[in-house]
Amino acid sequence: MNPDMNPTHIPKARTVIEALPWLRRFHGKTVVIKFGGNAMIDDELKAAFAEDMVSLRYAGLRPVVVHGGGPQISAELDRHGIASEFKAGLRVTTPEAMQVVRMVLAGQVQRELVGLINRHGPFAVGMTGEDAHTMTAVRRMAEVDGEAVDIGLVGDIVSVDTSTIEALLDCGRIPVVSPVARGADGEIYNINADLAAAALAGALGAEKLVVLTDVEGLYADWPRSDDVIRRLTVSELEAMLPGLASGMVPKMEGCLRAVRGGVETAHVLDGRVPHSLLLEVFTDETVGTAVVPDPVLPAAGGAEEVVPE
Ligand SMILES: Nc1ncnc2c1ncn2[C@@H]1O[C@H](COP(=O)(O)OP(=O)(O)O)[C@@H](O)[C@H]1O
Ligand SMILES: CC(=O)N[C@@H](CCC(=O)OP(=O)(O)O)C(=O)O
Repeated sequence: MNPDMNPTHIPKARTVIEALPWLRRFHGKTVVIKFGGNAMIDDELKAAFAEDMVSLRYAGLRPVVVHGGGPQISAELDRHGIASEFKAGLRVTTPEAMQVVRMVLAGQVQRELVGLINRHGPFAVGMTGEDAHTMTAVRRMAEVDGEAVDIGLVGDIVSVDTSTIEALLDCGRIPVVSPVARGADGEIYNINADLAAAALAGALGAEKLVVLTDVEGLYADWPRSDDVIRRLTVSELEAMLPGLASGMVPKMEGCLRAVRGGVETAHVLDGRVPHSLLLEVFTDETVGTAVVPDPVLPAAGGAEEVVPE
C-alpha cells in the first residue's frame, strides 16, 4: 500500500462501491423531486438540496424539480394585508391572491433554486406549468365534510405535454417547475405543488416521485404519535386518505395518483435532514414513507390478480 495514501479515503471508496447497484438501476431514469416550502428552512438546506440535484444529474439520473412555497406565499400575502385560508390543504385563491402566488412561486422561490443549482454548472432551467402549455388545468373544488366547496382559482392538472421537459432533460438540464398552470379556458390557476409533481411524474413515466417536507414521513396517528409508516400499498393508502389531516392530504393524494399512474414508488421524506434524498436513492436505508403498488399474484388460470396486502 502506498504509505502516502490517506487511510480516511478508503471508506469513501467503499461508499461509492456500495452505491453501485442503485447507480446501475437508476442510470438514465427520470426522478421527480418535490421540494416543499416548509422544507426550505434555511440557506444551508437549500444549498444541500441543490447539491443533491446536481449529484443525481452527474450520477446519470434525470432529475426534475417541482417546488412549493406555501409559507413564502402566505408571508407575502400577509405583507399585502391578505389573509391566508386553506380548505382540505388547498389555498383559497382569489384573483388578487393569484397575482401574489404567481409572483412568489415563479419570481422568487423558483429563481432562488435555479440560482443555487447553477452555482454548480449550467444545469437548471426554470419554468412554470404555463410555459409551452406544459400543464393544462381545470378549476377544482375542495371537498370539506363530503361537500364540494369553491376555493377560487385553484386548478387540477388534466393533461401534461412533456415535450419541453423531455427536451431539457435530453440536453442535460435540470427543469425547475413552478406549480402554476393555464386552463383550457385561458385562466391561470394555482396548483398544489404535490399534485403538480405527481401529475408530472406520471406523465414522464418517472421511476420515482420524492416529496421533501418538514416531517419524517406519514405519521400513523398524527398528532398523537410520531410513529412513521414506512410502507403503504395503494389500497392501504386509499383506505387511509379520508381520515388524513390537512397538510398531508394533497401530499398523499399525489403519491397515490403517481403510483396509480405507473410511477414505481412515491416517497415522503424529511427535507430538514440534509441529503436524505441521496440516502433514499442510493442506499437500502429506510427513510420516510414509501407508497408502492398493490402486490400482483398470479391467478389460477395464469392471469395476474391484484390482492390487497
Ligand atoms: N399524518 C401526518 N403525518 C405527518 N404530518 C402530518 C400528518 N397530518 C398532518 N400533518 C402535517 O402536514 C405538514 C406537512 O404538509 P405541508 O405543511 O403542506 O408541507 P409542505 O410545505 O412540505 O408541502 C406537517 O408539518 C404536519 O404538520
Ligand atoms: C392550491 C394551493 O394550495 N397551492 C399552493 C401552491 C404552493 C405549494 O403547494 O407549496 P407547498 O408545497 O410548500 O405547500 C399554495 O398556494 O400554497
